[in-house]
Amino acid sequence: MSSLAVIGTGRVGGEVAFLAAALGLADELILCDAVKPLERAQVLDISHAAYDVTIETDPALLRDADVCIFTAGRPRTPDVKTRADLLTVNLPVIDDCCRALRGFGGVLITVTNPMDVNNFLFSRCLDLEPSRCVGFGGQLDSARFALRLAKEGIAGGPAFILGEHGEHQVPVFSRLGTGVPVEKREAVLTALRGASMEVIKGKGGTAFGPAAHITRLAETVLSDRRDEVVPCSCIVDGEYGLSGLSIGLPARVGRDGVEEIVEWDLDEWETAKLNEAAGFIKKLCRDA
Ligand SMILES: NC(=O)c1ccc[n+]([C@@H]2O[C@H](COP(=O)([O-])OP(=O)(O)OC[C@H]3O[C@@H](n4cnc5c(N)ncnc54)[C@H](O)[C@@H]3O)[C@@H](O)[C@H]2O)c1
Ligand SMILES: O=C(O)C[C@H](O)C(=O)O
Repeated sequence: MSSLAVIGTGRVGGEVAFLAAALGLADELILCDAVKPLERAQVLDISHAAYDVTIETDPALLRDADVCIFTAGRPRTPDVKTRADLLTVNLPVIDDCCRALRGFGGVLITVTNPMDVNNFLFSRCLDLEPSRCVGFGGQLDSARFALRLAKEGIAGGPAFILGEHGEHQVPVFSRLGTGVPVEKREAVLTALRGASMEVIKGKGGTAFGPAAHITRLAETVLSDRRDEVVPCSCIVDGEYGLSGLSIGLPARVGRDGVEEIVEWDLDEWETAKLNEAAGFIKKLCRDA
């Protein structure tokens, strides 16, 4: 029997729970939210879809879940400029949920922003093996990158975003198989930095895009599919010359989390951006 937990069943978590039920990702869903009427409503609403899944809400069950998707905490509003600006407001939520997750031994997928920092903090406060902490955001950013490349008429692929899930994201141009000059790279990067804000302004927050990719990541973990290389936030121990943080890198993911961080030869522009991203995330971790 497989079980999938979602902590924080708001806009993103609720969508993930519904998709997980619809896709039959797990036999059991464990849904937890601090706002109990919302939690109850999400359970009822998904139950009414009559999918073949058991839905529980007992927090004591969290520690035994195979995968836990963490989507609790405040999202950005149009006045919050960067995801990093959510650090202070979401730290108490991480702290609170660490207590609820004490003894957890599955794979934790961190979504809550600032995601890279939160992923790292979870590993430390839960004493969870670093490889079991997988930060989500890279797949979503990469999908936005692919769309932007198509819009700019830049052919090639695959489109990958590494680095921070935030202002310090690192689009990988060197694997596109087509040369893209630095000025064009910077223009694409600027557009990518603003990609989600239009959604936030228009409908209050991103939901469908994240939920689709989060469920794909959870499915990759649960089915132990290590064949694909996915961009996700990994806790590094020397890879790419980095350590002591979680940062977006290409990885193979399976039932135990990050099975392998894949080392690519990045070009000079990308390496400089990745090192800047690492410095920025490390500073945020120090401030946490
Ligand atoms: N990494 C990504 O790619 C990505 C994508 C989308 C959203 N996000 C982030 O995900 C987070 C959630 O976004 P959202 O739009 O779903 O927000 P939301 O406000 O709709 O939902 C958050 C939920 O968390 C719950 N919550 C708060 N504190 C809690 C606690 N201590 N225990 C349990 N539940 C608690 C709230 O009651 C709420 O229902 C935000 O930080 C957002 O920035 C990240
Ligand atoms: O942009 C945000 O604040 C939400 C999320 O990180 C996203 O990329 O959709």
